Amino acid sequence: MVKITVLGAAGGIGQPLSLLLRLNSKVSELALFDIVNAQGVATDLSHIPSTQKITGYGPKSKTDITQLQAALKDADIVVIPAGIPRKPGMTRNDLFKINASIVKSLVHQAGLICPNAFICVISNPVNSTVPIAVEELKTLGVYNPSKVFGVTTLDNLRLEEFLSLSIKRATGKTVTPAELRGDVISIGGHSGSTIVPVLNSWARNLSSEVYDSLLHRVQYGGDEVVKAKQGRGSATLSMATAGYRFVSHLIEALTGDSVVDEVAYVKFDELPGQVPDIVADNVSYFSLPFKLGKTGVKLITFPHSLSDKETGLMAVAVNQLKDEIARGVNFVHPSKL
Ligand SMILES: NC(=O)c1ccc[n+]([C@@H]2O[C@H](COP(=O)([O-])OP(=O)(O)OC[C@H]3O[C@@H](n4cnc5c(N)ncnc54)[C@H](O)[C@@H]3O)[C@@H](O)[C@H]2O)c1
Ligand SMILES: O=C(O)C[C@H](O)C(=O)O
Repeated sequence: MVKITVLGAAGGIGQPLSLLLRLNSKVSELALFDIVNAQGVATDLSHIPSTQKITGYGPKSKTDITQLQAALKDADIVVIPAGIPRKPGMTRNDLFKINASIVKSLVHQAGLICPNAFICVISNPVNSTVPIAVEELKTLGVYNPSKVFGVTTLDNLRLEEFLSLSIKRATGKTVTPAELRGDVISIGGHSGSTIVPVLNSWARNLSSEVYDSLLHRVQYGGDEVVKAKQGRGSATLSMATAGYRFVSHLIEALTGDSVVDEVAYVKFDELPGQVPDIVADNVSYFSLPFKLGKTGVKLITFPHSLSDKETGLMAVAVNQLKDEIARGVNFVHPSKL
């Protein structure tokens, strides 16, 4: 049985994600923390029949950390959707100023209170907030490369859905997103041109025009939602679905004997498995597919069949990621600037 702590649980992602976790019978305890209204959300969810223990926590004053620490006690998995979302016209990097401190302080407490927990960072900009989480855990001496993830599952959901639509448009054939799942993956980072969809043999079905519009939609799917919500936030329901897909696989890996396939943004240089030189020579973080077991990432399983176009996209991604990773690392170690 598993204890999960959601930090930022009263937000647009936090609430539906907590609902989905409330419905998972393998979660024995769900602790919800937010600076506002986590107790209200927990009370609401507690009326859904379950054997699960559910608790809500919020700070009693601006400097109170006891409630956060209580929420984190004995957590096996910590999920972090805390922080501000984008408004139209903003990039994810514009969120750094506020979200960097939020992620650093939350991960600091997680490192102190539940150092063996899996840490799943949703807060943007993921390309930089994950390096912040890693560096913070390193300063505490509790960093485990197999257990820290940037959640990029939404890029994979988008790829599966939009590719299914593109194949229909190009060929008239129906291939469901479920059939594409696992066969196509999104690697790289989680923003614009750092997102690299890997289409495997499905690319053959698409004209260059259809491919280009698919690529744009996967890379800029987040902007599409931000624009459509007209200043009322970014993707929340699709993100909660994506976050739940990732976290439920972690739960499966933790509670069963099976090894699960997943994709996330990880610091790969201390993990088993190989990545191409163009990635390994330039960055140490990348969203990659891997085998997941009880102790976290067991093996990176980089796809062998990248097209020339995808290899080119990877070079672009790596270049942009370099700066975004450095920004996260420098935030925790300003003296290295
Ligand atoms: N990784 C992804 O694919 C992905 C997808 C969508 C959104 N996001 C990001 O997720 C984050 C949250 O998005 P949202 O739509 O849920 O935003 P939101 O504003 O609706 O919710 C964020 C919640 O975090 C809480 N919060 C703020 N500071 C906190 C702190 N120090 N401790 C605990 N809680 C705190 C807020 O009170 C709020 O309830 C944003 O940064 C957004 O960009 C990431
Ligand atoms: O676009 C955003 O700001 C939110 C999220 O990263 C997304 O991809 O939808």
